[in-house]
Amino acid sequence: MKMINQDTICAIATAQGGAIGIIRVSGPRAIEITSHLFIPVQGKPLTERKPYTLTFGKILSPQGEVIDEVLVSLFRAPHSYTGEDSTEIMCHGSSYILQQVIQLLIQSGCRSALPGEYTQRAFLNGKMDLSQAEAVADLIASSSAASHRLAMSQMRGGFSKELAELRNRLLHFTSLMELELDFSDHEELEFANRSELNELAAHIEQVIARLAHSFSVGNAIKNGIPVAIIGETNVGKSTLLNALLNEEKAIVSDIHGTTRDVIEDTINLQGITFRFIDTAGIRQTSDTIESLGIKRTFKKMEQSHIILWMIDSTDVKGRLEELQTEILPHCQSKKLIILFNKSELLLPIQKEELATMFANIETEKLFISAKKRENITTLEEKLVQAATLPEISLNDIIITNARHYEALVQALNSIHRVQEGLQSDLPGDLVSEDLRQCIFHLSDIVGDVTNDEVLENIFKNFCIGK
Ligand SMILES: Nc1nc2c(c(=O)[nH]1)N(C=O)[C@@H](CNc1ccc(C(=O)N[C@@H](CCC(=O)O)C(=O)O)cc1)CN2
Ligand SMILES: Nc1nc2c(ncn2[C@@H]2O[C@H](COP(=O)(O)OP(=O)(O)OP(=O)(O)O)[C@@H](O)[C@H]2O)c(=O)[nH]1
Ligand SMILES: [K+]
Ligand SMILES: [Mg+2]
Repeated sequence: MKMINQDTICAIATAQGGAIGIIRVSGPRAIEITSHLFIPVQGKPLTERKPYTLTFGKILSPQGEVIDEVLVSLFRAPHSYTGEDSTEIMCHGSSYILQQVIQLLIQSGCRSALPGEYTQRAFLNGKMDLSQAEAVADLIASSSAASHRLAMSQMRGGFSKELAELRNRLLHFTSLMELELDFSDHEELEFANRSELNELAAHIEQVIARLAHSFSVGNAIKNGIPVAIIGETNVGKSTLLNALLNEEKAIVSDIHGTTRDVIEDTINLQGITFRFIDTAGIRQTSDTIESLGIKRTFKKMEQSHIILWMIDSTDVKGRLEELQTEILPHCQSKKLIILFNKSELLLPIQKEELATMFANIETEKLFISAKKRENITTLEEKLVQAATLPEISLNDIIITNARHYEALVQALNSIHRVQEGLQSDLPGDLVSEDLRQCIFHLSDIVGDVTNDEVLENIFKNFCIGK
């Protein structure tokens, strides 16, 4: 086993306030350094003990003062979480004690671990691939049965197995291509004909496409069901966001074009997480920043499962046309709810007129007042009804990670180029190049081809001690 990291690292692995606090030590000198401050109550020193044992003893300061009575567990490389020699010191859960022990470890030659460094070492030492390491962070963050299930399956290598299979298929494909290149003057040879390659490419395309598409569901489970709040400027989108979140998250004003960038936050309704997305109001504008915001509005609309299209009930001229030409075409396979806002300003007869005007549009409609918080509870109920996520079973591979999604989209583009190349009888070596690209992007997911910068980005979001 290659040992890339020579430093021995330490960190508190437990949250503050518990009865017990655990310090993790990992690296080539982990056992020796721990043994330096730890005296077993009886028997051999730690350095001479067997792995997977627990030893009771005390932590002593250099002055001989007892800092704590502790249990120490012992792991020997490669049989530990990181694949390195490791110990865990289980102290009484006082942050004073834990800090003291950390300081003693540092004085004896450890350094403080960076966020995610244990898991990063587990990855570098071949204990898991990158998609499994990323799932560890998801597992810690998981807050529902569904997100827990997805993270657990990914951590246990479900996705890795699927990718390995895909790569095997691609390698099979390349070898067929190469055979075809080698025997290009023998057209009667059957094993590498174009139709066989076409079939294989179609199959691979299908698998990659399925995985990439699963991100829509995976992302909704992990980050909340995306709900975009869309409409012209000043209809009250930001007011509604604040009402739903119960917080002054977005700036509200009577100035048109107040919201220029996308604002998002989540709430939980009856156990379902929704991610509300307040967008820049749609209008014709010559302001470049604002028009960038409006572009993002349409992009967010694409990515959302539920669209709340909002109008100002006191200003409905042209809205029906807008709905039919600009909104409905973007709402296929999405749930649309039409919100007539500022409805507290309408007389009952005006409400009836408005309802009649939109009577032919077959979607959910609701009169609300975002400002007076009228009918917000009814809206929440409608949201819960609209929130359908497919039941996922243990064997479903579902992408929850944006990095994996990007890589799959790239892989999908490559395989599409392969298919086009086959169709237009491109020379085999050119098609092979696209195949190699496809393999490259899939390798990116499991971390076979990854560079330091990518790793740093992934692990910096972990907690310290993980
Ligand atoms: N105290 C403690 N609890 C913990 C962890 C830990 O590091 N320490 N974990 C950390 O996240 C998780 C458990 N994960 C672990 C994964 C592998 C090994 C390990 O020793 N693996 C060896 C031996 C496996 C075997 O017996 O077959 C190996 O991979 O060779 C330990 C913990 C959750 N609970
Ligand atoms: N009477 C009434 N006024 C409202 C209601 N909801 C919002 N407003 C007012 O409408 C104005 C615009 O509200 P915003 O929430 O900023 O509207 P917006 O759609 O986010 O606007 P942009 O970000 O500019 O696109 C503010 O003055 C709000 O107080 C409502 O239900 N009734
Ligand atoms: K506004
Ligand atoms: Mg706004």
